[in-house]
Amino acid sequence: MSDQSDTTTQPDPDTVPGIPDAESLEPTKRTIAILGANGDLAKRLLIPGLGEVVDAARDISLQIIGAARTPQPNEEWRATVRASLEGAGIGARTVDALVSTTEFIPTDASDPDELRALLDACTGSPILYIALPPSAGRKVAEALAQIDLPDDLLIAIEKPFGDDLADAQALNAALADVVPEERLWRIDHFLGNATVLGMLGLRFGNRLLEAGWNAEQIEKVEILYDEELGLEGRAAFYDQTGALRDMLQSHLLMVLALTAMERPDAVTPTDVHDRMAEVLGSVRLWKDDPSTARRARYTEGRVGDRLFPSYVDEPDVDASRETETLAQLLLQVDTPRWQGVPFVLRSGKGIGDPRREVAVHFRRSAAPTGLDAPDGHADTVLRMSLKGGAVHLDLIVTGADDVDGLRRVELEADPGAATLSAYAQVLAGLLQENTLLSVRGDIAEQCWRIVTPVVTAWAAGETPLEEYEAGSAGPTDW
Ligand SMILES: O=C1O[C@H](COP(=O)(O)O)[C@@H](O)[C@H](O)[C@H]1O
Repeated sequence: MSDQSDTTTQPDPDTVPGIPDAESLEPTKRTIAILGANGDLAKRLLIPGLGEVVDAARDISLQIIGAARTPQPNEEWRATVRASLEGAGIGARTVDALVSTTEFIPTDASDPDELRALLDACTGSPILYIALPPSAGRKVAEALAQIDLPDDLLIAIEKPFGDDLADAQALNAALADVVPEERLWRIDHFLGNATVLGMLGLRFGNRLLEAGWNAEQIEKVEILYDEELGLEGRAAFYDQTGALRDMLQSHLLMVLALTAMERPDAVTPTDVHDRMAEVLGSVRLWKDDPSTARRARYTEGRVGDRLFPSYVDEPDVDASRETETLAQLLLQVDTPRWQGVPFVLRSGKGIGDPRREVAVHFRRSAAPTGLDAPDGHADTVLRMSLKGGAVHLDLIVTGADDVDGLRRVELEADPGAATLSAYAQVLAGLLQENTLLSVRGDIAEQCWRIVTPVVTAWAAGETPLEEYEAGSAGPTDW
C-alpha cells in the first residue's frame, strides 16, 4: 500500500468509527483449559456456552482443553465435547472446529507441576477456568503461586465463590498473588441475563422511572427466582450448599445490587462495580434480625408430570444436614434512596408455576375517595421477568364503563430473545477481556457478609426448617 493511499482514503460510510470490520479481524487465538472438565457444569453449561460465543463471533479462534484428575482417553473426551455442543444446537462448523482441536490432559489441580504442564499445552493465549467445588479454588491458587505464569494468563472461577466470608476473603487473597483483578473473572451467569443487563437501560433510560426509583414512591421490591427443577442428581454439590448460598448469596444479591445502586457515570466495569459494591455495603438483614430469613425444603409431590421424592429421599442426600431447598431473605438498604423499603429475595426448587422476576411495587396513589380499587391492591407494579427479559407494567386505570371503578391493566414490553444465553454472554466478556460482567472481589465478599448472620443462625438451629410439597407454590404465609 502506498503512503499516499493511507493519507487520502476517505472513511467508508458503512463502517462505524472505532469498531473494526469483523471480516478484517485477525482472530484472537485463545485456549481455555477447564479444571473440573468431567463435571456436570462443564458439559451442561460451559462447553455449550463457549460454542455459542464462537458460533456468534468471527473474531475468536478457540481451543478447549479438558482437565481433571481422573484420566480420560482423548477420543472419549472429544465425543463428550461433540455431544455437549450438538445437544445445545451449536452450528456444525463450530462443532467440528472445536472438536478437532480439543484434548484431555489429566491434571491434579493442586499440583504446581501439573498446572504448569497444562498451561504449556495451551496453543493460544491461556485461560484457566476453575470449574471445581468452592473449597478447591484456594488450593489451585496456592499451587499457581508456586510457578511462573504466562503474562497473558486469564483466570476464571465459578461461583459460589468460596464457602463462606472467611473463605472468600482467603480465596481473594490467594488469587491476588497470582493475577491482578483485571485478569480475573468470577463467573455469575445471572449477570448475563437479559433482564439483569437491561436493568441499567430501563432504570436510567426512562426519566419516568428514574424519578420514582426511591423510597418515596416504592413500597417494596421482590427479587424472586423459583424453579420447577429439583435436585436433578446434583446432591454432591447442592446438599452441602443449599438455596441460600447457591442462589441468594451467589446470584440474587447481584440482581439486588443492579436494582438498588446509584447511577454510574458510565457503563464501564469500574463505574458499575463501584456503584454495586457501594450499595451492597449498605445492605443488612431487616432490622438486623436473622429470624426474618426463612428456610424450607420440599417433600414428595408432583411438579408438572414428574413425581418428586421428598428432598431427604433424593439419592445421596444426607438428611441430617438440614439443607434448605427454598430460602427467603428480608433485607434493608441503608441509603437515603431506600430508607424503610423491604427487599424480599427468594428462591426455591420444586415449585409449581414458579415466579422468576424482579417486582417493584409502587406505593398506592392517593386517589380521591370513590376511586378505590375493589381488590384493595391499587398499586402500580413493574415486573421484570428473569426468564426472557420482558417487562410488564401493571397500571391502574378507570374502567371504560365504570368511571369511578379502578381496574388493573398490564402493559408488556418484550425486547425479544437474546442471541446469546446468559452463560454465553458472560463467557463472551471473558473471551473479549471485558470484566463488566465479572463479579469483582469486594462485591463477592459483600454478598457473603450479608448472608453470614443467617448462615450462623441456621447452623445453630435458630430458625425452623419448614416443609412444602413439591409442585406447590412453597410456603405462602411468610
Ligand atoms: O447457578 C445456578 O443457577 C441455576 C438457575 O439458573 P438458570 O439460568 O439455569 O435458570 C440453579 O438451578 C442452580 O441450582 C444454580 O447452581
